[in-house]
Amino acid sequence: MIDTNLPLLDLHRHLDGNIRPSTILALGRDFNLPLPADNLDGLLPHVQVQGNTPDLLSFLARLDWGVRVLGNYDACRRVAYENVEDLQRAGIDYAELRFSPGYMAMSHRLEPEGVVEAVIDGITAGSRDFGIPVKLIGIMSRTFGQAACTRELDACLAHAGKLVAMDLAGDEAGFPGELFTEHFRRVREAGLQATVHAGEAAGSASVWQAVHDLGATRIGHGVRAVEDESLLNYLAEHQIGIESCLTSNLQTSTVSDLAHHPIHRFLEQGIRVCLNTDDPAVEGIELRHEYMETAVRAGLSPQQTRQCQENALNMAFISPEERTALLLTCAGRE
Ligand SMILES: O=c1[nH]cnc2c1ncn2[C@@H]1O[C@H](CO)[C@@H](O)[C@H]1O
Ligand SMILES: [Zn+2]
Repeated sequence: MIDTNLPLLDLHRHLDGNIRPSTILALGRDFNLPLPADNLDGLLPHVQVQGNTPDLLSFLARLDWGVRVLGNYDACRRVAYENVEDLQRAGIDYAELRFSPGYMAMSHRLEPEGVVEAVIDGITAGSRDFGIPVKLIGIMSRTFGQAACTRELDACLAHAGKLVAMDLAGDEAGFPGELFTEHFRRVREAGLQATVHAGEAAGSASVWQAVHDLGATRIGHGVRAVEDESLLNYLAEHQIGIESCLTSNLQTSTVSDLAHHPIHRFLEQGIRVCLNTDDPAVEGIELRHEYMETAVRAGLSPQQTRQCQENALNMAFISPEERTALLLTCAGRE
C-alpha cells in the first residue's frame, strides 16, 4: 500500500544501474559498438535479470552493458537526464540517485571528473524539466580496488558541494570495508554523509565496520545485520537507517525467499528501514511494485509499509525545510 498523503521516496537507486535498454541500443548504434543483440527482445536477457542470479557478482555483471555504451560525456548526461524522467514516470516525489564515476568512465577511458560534471548537468536539467527534486550520492566501486576508489573520490570531492553523500558498492566479500577507512576519513572531512553497502555479501561484522570505522549513518541492504542482536539494538538506538531493496536481495540470492527477508525483524526492532529499488532497469521493477507487491509478499502489513514510507522521509539526506516542502507537495492528494 502507498499512502498518497506521504511523499514517495527512493533513497537507494543507482543511476548507472538504471540505463534504459532502448538507450543501450541507441548508444551502441551511435558509437558503432558491438552489442549482443540489435533489438530489444534479444538484448533484454543480457541487461536484465530474468529469474534470479546465483550471487551478487553475477547480478552486477548485468549492469556492464549499460556502462560499456557510455562513449562520451554527452552519453553520461543523457543517461542522467533520462533517470529523472524515469522518476516522474514512476510517480516518485524525491530521489537520491547514486553513481560510480569510475565505473561509468572505464570502458571509453573518460575522466571520472568529467563524468561527475556530466551527471550533475543531466540531473540538474532533468530536475528542472520534470519538476522532481533529486540529490546525488557518489559511489566508490570497491570491486576495482583502493587506487581506483581514490580516483573516484577525488573526482567526487572536486564537486563536493553538488553531492550529499558518498557510498561504497560492488564486491563486498572480496574488498572489505577495512580497505577504505582513509577514503571515508576524507568523506567526513569534506562534510559529506556516508552510506555504505554492507551486510549484503558479507556478515554482520561488515555492518559494524561501516558504522564504527567508516562513519556510515545509513546502510545499503544490511540484510545480515539480523545475525547480531546487539547490532540490531545499536542500529535502532542510533537511528542508523537501513535502505532495503527487496527484489534486489532476491535476485542476488542474498535471501532465498521473501518470507526469510529480515525487514520484518528490522521494523519490529524499531529500526528505521525503508523500501527502495537499487537497479530498477536491471531488475525490471519500479518502486510502486516494491510497495504494492513485493512488500506484501514479504508479509508486511499496510501499517508497516506506511512506516517504511515515513522512515524514508526521516532518513533522507535533506533539511527540515525540504522535508516540510515534500510533505506539502502531497498533502490532500488523492
Ligand atoms: O546491489 C548492489 N550491491 C552492491 N553493489 C552494487 C549493487 N548494485 C549496483 N552496485 C554497484 O554500484 C556501482 C554502480 O553504481 C557498480 O560498482 C555496481 O557494481
Ligand atoms: Zn545498491
